Amino acid sequence: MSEDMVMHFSSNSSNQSDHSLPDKIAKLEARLTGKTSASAKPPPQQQPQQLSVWSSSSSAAVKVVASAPAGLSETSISDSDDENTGDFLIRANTKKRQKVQETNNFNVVDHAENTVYLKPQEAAYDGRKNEAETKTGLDVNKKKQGRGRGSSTGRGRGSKTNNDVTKSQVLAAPVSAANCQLDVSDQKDFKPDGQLRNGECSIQDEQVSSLRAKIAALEEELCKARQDSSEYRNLCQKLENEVKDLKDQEQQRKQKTTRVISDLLISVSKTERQEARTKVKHDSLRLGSVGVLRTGTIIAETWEDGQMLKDLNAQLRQLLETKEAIERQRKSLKKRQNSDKSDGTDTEQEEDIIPDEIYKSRLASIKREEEVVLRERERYELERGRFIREMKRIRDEDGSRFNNFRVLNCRYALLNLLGKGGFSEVYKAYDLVDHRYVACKLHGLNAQWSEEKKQSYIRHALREKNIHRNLVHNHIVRLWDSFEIDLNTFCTVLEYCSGKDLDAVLKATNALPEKEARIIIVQIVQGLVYLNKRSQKIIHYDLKPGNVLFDDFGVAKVTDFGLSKIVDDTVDSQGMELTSQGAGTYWYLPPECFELSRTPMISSKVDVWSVGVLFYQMLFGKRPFGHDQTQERILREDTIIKAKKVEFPTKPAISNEAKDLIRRCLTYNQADRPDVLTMAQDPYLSYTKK
Ligand SMILES: Nc1ncnc2c1ncn2[C@@H]1O[C@H](COP(=O)(O)OP(=O)(O)OP(=O)(O)O)[C@@H](O)[C@H]1O
Repeated sequence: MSEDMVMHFSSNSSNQSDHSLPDKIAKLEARLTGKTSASAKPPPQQQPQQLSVWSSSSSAAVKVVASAPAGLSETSISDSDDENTGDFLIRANTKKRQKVQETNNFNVVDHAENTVYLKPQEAAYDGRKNEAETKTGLDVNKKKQGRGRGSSTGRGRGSKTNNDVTKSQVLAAPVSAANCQLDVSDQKDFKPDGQLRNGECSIQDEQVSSLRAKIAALEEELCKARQDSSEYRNLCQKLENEVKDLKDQEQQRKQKTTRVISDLLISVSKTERQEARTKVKHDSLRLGSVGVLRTGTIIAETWEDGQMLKDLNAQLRQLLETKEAIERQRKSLKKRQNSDKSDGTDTEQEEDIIPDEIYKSRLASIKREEEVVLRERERYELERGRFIREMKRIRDEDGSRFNNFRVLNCRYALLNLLGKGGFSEVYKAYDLVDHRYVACKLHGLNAQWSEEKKQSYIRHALREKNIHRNLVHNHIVRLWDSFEIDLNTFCTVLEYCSGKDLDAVLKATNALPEKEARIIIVQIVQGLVYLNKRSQKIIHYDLKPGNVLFDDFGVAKVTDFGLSKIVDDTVDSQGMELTSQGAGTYWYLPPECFELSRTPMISSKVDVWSVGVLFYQMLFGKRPFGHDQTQERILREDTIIKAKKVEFPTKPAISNEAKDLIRRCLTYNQADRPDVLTMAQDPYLSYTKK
């Protein structure tokens, strides 16, 4: 700003001048030429003394302003420029010139040049410094006073604000510069005394008035800027308050929304629970119920068949009785025909043929009816399976300590129980942050367990979590989150799969058409390929129908990494040691897992075997080895160790390609069995073979 002002200093001297300025100039001219104007007052006596104080300063104008009493505005500065001021300025400059000529011209020039380019603050300080230097030898009190007035703090007189300080500083620099420049030009272009004074005076007046105008404009700008800034500050404050209010409102809205969503979900879940129980109650008449059988002190649960089965069995009995009666009739007819033949009275052949045809036709229709009833009974059995599963779920839900719609981790609103596994309960839940359904798997440690067993379970569960959380694939159930609930329970949050699991599907339909079974296997294999293409390969080790879930759209996803093994980089083609032998579901594990003579070596080929069993079960509605056997019997009878060759039922008919794939997967010898990546290249799985 100071540079700017200096630039304008010499060029802009006429605009916005003081109204009394022409008048003053006229007076000054009159005085300089000796014609004292009638209205002009003689200079006061003390002025020369004052001038002697200020004249040596290169910033006389600064003194005028800076020493103005605190609180004086621009108007006060103007007021101080009375009629005497012109005279005072002339004298001051004259004195100054004399002083400069007496002393070193170069000093002044240097000073002027330096001052011109100083910042306002520096200029103000410079002005004060020069003043102080010049005043050396003068009255100490005066010197102090001068400095006090010039000081930006304005402590001497009342409280001058910082703004005032700035004003003084802004004013100081250009004026100092102006004076200095004037001094320099004075020395360079020396002119006859009267002419010089006259010219100087008018130039200075013009400069002063121009400067004043500039100052006034600047102050006005400053004032406006201050006003603007305070308005902006107020506006900012207002906006900040508004933002805060909005945030608060948003927070409240969120809380309210969350509450409303939770309430709605809870009421829907309650209704679902109610409906589920009513349906079970209703169906139990038709499908059966669990009764209690007491034998001495032992109480055992027994299954009591429902009315539907009783009716179907009654129908079958009825049909059987009718069939037997007809058979009896037919027999007696035949007997009579034979005795007639032996008597030689076999004359009415036609009469005997017709009743026999009637009996035969009736028997055929009874057979059809029987088939219908048998199909009904099969349906009943599947329905009963679902019903028992649902009854068990309801019972588990009623017995669960998490059945009271808790919100876990301030985020997951537990709804209804989906099912209970060996050591865990899985709840359908709603994620109140990401707004989606999830499955919360609650892993509980049994208080009765030994410390060792608890530790082992925790290790196992943590391993599962660590393996699972990094898996991101369309055919692998996502693990979103995990956290501790209390000392004995923790939760893993899984992608919610709204469809049934494959176990439930197979229980409901027994066998699947090859087309459907094929696409499910393809998806499982894709998930396995992902596990085997990672830098850390993973063996799932527990592939079974219960661990294949379906989402809304029927996409199959592999879950449950509780028994999974991470394959070490150092593991060769022989595979890695199986350290947790005995775990897993035996129908789905290959022969090498039952090796007792040495520690089994396993690889991804374990999962390939399981894929073969799964595919077989989907196609034929039963497992290839030990289908009707219990886990314990499979172990006892070495069922899988003896599973050297797979046999296919004649029905349903399936393609040779499907059979070939199953045979390859169920290759007894581990070394000859393909691994996951090799199996995945089978043309049947990549749909390159129809
Ligand atoms: N992500 C999920 N989405 C929907 N349902 C699920 C999910 N995970 C598990 N379930 C259901 O919850 C029930 C219990 O599952 P869980 O995995 O605990 O038991 P499991 O596999 O039957 O037993 P275990 O793990 O002891 O072998 C099953 O019926 C399963 O279908």
